[in-house]
Amino acid sequence: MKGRVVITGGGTGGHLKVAKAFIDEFYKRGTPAIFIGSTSGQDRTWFENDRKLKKAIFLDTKGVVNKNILGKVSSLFKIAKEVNHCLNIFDTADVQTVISVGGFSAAPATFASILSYGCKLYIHEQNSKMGKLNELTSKFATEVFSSYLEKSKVKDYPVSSEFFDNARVREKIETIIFLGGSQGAVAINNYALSIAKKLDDLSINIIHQTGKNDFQRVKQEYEKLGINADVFDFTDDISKKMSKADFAISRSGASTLWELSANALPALFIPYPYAAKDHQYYNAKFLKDKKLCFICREKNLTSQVIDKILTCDVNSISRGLVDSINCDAIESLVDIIIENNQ
Ligand SMILES: CC(=O)N[C@H]1[C@@H](OP(=O)(O)OP(=O)(O)OC[C@H]2O[C@@H](n3ccc(=O)[nH]c3=O)[C@H](O)[C@@H]2O)O[C@H](CO)[C@@H](O)[C@@H]1O
Repeated sequence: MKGRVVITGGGTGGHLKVAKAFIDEFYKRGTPAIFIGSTSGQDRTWFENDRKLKKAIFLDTKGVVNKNILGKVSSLFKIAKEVNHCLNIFDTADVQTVISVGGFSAAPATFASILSYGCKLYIHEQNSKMGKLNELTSKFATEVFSSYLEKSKVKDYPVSSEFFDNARVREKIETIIFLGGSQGAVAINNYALSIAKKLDDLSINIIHQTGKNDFQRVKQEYEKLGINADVFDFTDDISKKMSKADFAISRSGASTLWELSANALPALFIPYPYAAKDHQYYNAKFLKDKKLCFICREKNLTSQVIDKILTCDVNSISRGLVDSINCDAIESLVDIIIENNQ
C-alpha cells in the first residue's frame, strides 16, 4: 500500500469504536496507522497510549453545531488553523489515505485530505442520517461506506469480534441489560428504576450501565428498593455484560445497535430524542422494518411497554439477528481501501 494511513474522527464512543476497528485491522496487516483526533471529547482517553498506532495526534478542534455565532466562528477558526497543521503532518509522514469515521474531531484531517494532492479520502458513516461534516465532504471521497446506504460497497457494520464470539441465541428473558450509550441516559435510568420492582418480583436480573454523572443516584435507588442489580457507569468489557443478558433496553446509537445485533441480543430501542435529524430513530427503524427489534419513543415509555416486551418471542428475534449480520466487515472495508491504493 502506498504511503501512510490516517484514521480520524471521534468525540463520542460510537465514532471511536469504529476508529478502533480500523486501527486494529491496519495493525494486524503490519501497517500501523496514525490517529488524528481532538483534545475535546473522549478521543485522548481511548487512543493516547494505543500500542497499535504509529502515532496519536490530538488537535484543538471543537464542534460547530449547536453553538451561537461567536462559538461557531471560533470553532471554524480553530479548524482552519488545524487543517494547516494536518497538511504539514501529511507531508512529513507521506500520508496518502485518510479514513474519516465522522464527528467534529475529523474536520481538520478530512479537509486536509481534500486539499492534499493525491491523498484519498474514505468516509465511514455509522448512522442512518449523515452527519454535517460527512454531508459536506462526501462528494470528495473515493468511497463512502455505511450500513444504511444502498450504494455502499460494504454494508455490514465493523463490530469487534468479541461481540460475535460471545453471541448466543436467547430462549427466554431471565436477565435485562439497560444501556445508555457512551455517556449514559437519564431517561433510560429512570425507566429502569420505575420497572425494577416488577422485574425483581418476576426474578428477572438487572444489569445497568448508568453513565458517569448518574451512577451514584441510580446505585442508591436500587439499594433503597433492596434490589441486587449489577450497576456500573461504564465498562471496557461491555460485550461480556451483553452476553449475560437476554434482552436489552437501550439508546440506538449506531455502535451499540450493531453490537447488540452481533451478539444476537433482542432489544427495545429508545432513541435519543435530540439526535440530529432524529437519526437514532432511523438507525433502529432499519431493524424494526425487518421485525428484529422494538422501538419506543422516550415520551411514550410506560409500564405497559415492559409488559409487552416480557411476552415477546425473544427466540425468533435472536435467531433472526444471527442470520442478518456478518462478522467480516472490517476486513472487507480495509481490503477495498488497500486495493484502491496500490
Ligand atoms: C447523543 C448522540 O449524539 N449520540 C451519538 C453518539 O452516540 P454514543 O457514542 O453515545 O453511542 P453508540 O451506541 O454509537 O456508541 C457507544 C459505544 O460505547 C460502548 N460502551 C458503552 C457503555 C459501556 O459501558 N462501555 C462501552 O464500551 C458501546 O459498546 C458502544 O460501542 O455517536 C453515535 C455514532 O455516531 C450516534 O449514533 C449517536 O446518536
